[in-house]
Amino acid sequence: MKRRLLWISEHASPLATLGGADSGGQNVYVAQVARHLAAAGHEVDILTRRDAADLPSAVLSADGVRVVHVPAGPPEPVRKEDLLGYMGEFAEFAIRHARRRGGKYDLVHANFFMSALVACEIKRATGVPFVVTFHALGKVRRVHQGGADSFPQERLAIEERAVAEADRVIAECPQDEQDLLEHYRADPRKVETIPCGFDHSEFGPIDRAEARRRLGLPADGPIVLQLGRMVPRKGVDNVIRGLARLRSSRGVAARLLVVGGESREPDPAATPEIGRLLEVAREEGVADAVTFVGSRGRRELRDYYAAADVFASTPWYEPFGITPLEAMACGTPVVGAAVGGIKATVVDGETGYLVPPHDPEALAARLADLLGDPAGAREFGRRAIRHVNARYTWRSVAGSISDLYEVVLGTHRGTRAGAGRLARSTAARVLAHPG
Ligand SMILES: CC(=O)N[C@H]1[C@@H](O[C@@H]2[C@H](O)[C@H](OP(=O)(O)O)[C@@H](O)[C@H](O)[C@H]2O)O[C@H](CO)[C@@H](O)[C@@H]1O
Ligand SMILES: O=c1ccn([C@@H]2O[C@H](COP(=O)(O)OP(=O)(O)O)[C@@H](O)[C@H]2O)c(=O)[nH]1
Repeated sequence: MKRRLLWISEHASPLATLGGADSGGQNVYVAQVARHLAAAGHEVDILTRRDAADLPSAVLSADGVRVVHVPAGPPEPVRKEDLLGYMGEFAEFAIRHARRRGGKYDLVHANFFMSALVACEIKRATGVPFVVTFHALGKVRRVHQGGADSFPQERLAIEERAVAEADRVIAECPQDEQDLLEHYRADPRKVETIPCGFDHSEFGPIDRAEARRRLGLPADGPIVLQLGRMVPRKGVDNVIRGLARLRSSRGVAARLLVVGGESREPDPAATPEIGRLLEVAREEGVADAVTFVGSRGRRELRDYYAAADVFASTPWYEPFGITPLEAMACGTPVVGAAVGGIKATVVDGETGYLVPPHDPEALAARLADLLGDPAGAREFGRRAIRHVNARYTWRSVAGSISDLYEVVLGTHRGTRAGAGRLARSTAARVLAHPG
């Protein structure tokens, strides 16, 4: 059944440039799931904060998704840690918007805790039910970041309220589900595990030599890739330290490419994390072997993933982690930290290897295993392609989310459809692990 959906993503616009501190997987998730829901015939409007004065009040994307820029706070970039104070204004706009449109929305889908707060207020004012994907949980962030976490303390109470008032909560991997149950006392009947995905129009296997040629990279010699937001919790320093050990103790003359940052140029002034990482590379004696590329657009990423022999991702924690999927979709094996979604998506010993976070020695050992056995690594890559294609496309993710909406709307009308949990979706099933 075609539904009218109101999506909210206060800080992460589907139209933003990615790779900076506040623009990453959530932006991709919102853009891709909304796009596939629209392609399936649903009407999707997305509310996101107006962060530039020259943005139009609404944009209809080529995919048929409408993005509405909500005036809440100054029309300029504001760190997400400083946005909560503007959420009252955002919620008032959202409620007026929902009412103005003749109460036309069937369901709200909130992304991140501040949007969840807005969804709670919309539900209170209009009765429209909501589903929430948190993308990141405040209590988990606190455990890993301690004093460096500058979100207001109220975040935790807002998340607890949202977990209690939401009609369904989407966990992105078994670890995320466990965190919701243990730290937020979520009702297990309300939590559904649906992963993230990748899109065939963006990612797939291409010839490595071709990709290297297009990027101006040497045809020979091992390349390790790191790609993502440039923030300390992504553990890029650990990858640099792993590279140093790979080169010194194991004699593998690999290069590391680091893609991501606030701008296309790898500018430490715009992206302080790049400055810190440069210092780490110097201390480790590998400054000449590390290339900071800067952020890259969606159409350019396939070449980077395909040019690399191995993709490395060793964050401290990861609610899902889309980049390992993208790498595997391009046939590049992954060495990833055994945390969060990565430990569910990377099959240890088959599509890559899992290593402890904060452990450059373990990372170096696994990089050496893959780089020392090119034929074996190619087989890992082939298995990776099959693995992710069978389980993690945005199309199938959007299908599972759409099924979940029907359960909610069934519950809402008191029909049998919503009496229990969603029949285990393809997505949830596959997270239980590869066959
Ligand atoms: C580290 C993390 O939480 N990554 C998730 C998440 O991504 C971003 C996260 O929510 C950021 O918050 P934080 O600073 O606490 O890390 C937000 O600023 C970003 O907008 C999110 O993109 O969501 C991704 C998609 O669900 C997930 O794959 C990733 O693991
Ligand atoms: O220069 C960049 C760096 C990152 N990304 C994208 O940002 C997303 C990051 O998502 P992930 O879940 O890995 O991490 P998050 O940033 O959400 O913590 C992935 O789709 C990347 O391809 C991008 O498009 N360009």
